[in-house]
Amino acid sequence: MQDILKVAMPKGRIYKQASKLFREAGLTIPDDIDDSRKLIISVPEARMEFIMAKPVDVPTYVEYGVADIGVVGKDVLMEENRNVYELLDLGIARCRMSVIGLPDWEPVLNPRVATKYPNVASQYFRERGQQVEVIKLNGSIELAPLIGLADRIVDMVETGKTLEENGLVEQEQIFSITSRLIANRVSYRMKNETIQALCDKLQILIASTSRV
Ligand SMILES: Nc1ncnc2c1ncn2[C@@H]1O[C@H](COP(=O)(O)OP(=O)(O)OP(=O)(O)O)[C@@H](O)[C@H]1O
Ligand SMILES: O=P(O)(O)OC[C@H]1O[C@H](OP(=O)(O)OP(=O)(O)O)[C@H](O)[C@@H]1O
Repeated sequence: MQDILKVAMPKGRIYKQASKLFREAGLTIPDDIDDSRKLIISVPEARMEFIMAKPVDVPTYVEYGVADIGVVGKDVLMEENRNVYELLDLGIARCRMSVIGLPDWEPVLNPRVATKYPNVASQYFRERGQQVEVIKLNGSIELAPLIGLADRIVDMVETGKTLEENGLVEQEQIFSITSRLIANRVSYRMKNETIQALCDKLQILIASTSRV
C-alpha cells in the first residue's frame, strides 16, 4: 500500500505553476482545487494531501514534518534556512534577487537597506565588508527608496516592470531564483519510495521541457 504524501503547496503566484507541473507529471490534482478556499485538500486517488500554505511558511511545515514535502522559492529557502532536504529544482517561478536603488544613488556611510529578506541582505553586505542598517518590510519594497525610508533595497526582479514604473534600477544581482521541491528529513527516509517516484516523474518532465 502506497503512503499518503502530505504536500505543502504555496498559495499565491507559485501555486498555479506548481499544480500545472504536478498534473503534467501525471498526478491527479482536480482543477477545482485551484480556486478553492479550502486549506487542506485531500486527493485520495493520487494518495496525496495538499496543505495550502503561505509561501514563507512552507519550509516550517516541512521541517516540523506536518508536511512530507513542499514547493518553495529559493529566496524563501535562503532566508529561512530550515533543516530540510532540497530535492529538485522545479524550474518554475523564475526571477532573481537583486540590490536596487535610484539611478542617482551614491554610496553613503552605513546606508539603510529595506527588504523582505533581512538574513539574505545582511549576509550579502557582510560578505562584502559593507556595514548597512537592514529594515524589514513585508511588501511594496520599492516604495522605500522613493519615499526616503532606505537608500537601497534587496528584492526580487522578474520582468523589471515594477522597477521601470517606479524609476528604479537594478544595481547588483545576488542570485537567481526558481522554486524547489523540499522534503522533511524523516519523511524522506520513511516514505522514500513514494517521494522518489514523484521526484523521478518530475525530473523526467523537467528535463524534457528544459525548465532548469
Ligand atoms: N515577480 C515574481 N516573479 C516570479 N516569481 C516570483 C516573483 N515574486 C515572487 N516570486 C516567487 O514566488 C514566491 C511566492 O511569491 P508570492 O508573491 O506568491 O509570495 P508572498 O508575497 O510571500 O505571498 P503572499 O502574497 O501570500 O504574502 C516567492 O517566494 C518567489 O520565489
Ligand atoms: O520584475 P517584476 O515582474 O515587476 O516583479 C517584481 C515584483 O514582484 C514581487 O512583488 P509582489 O508582486 O510579490 O508584491 P509585493 O510588493 O507585495 O511583494 C517583487 O517583490 C517585485 O516587487
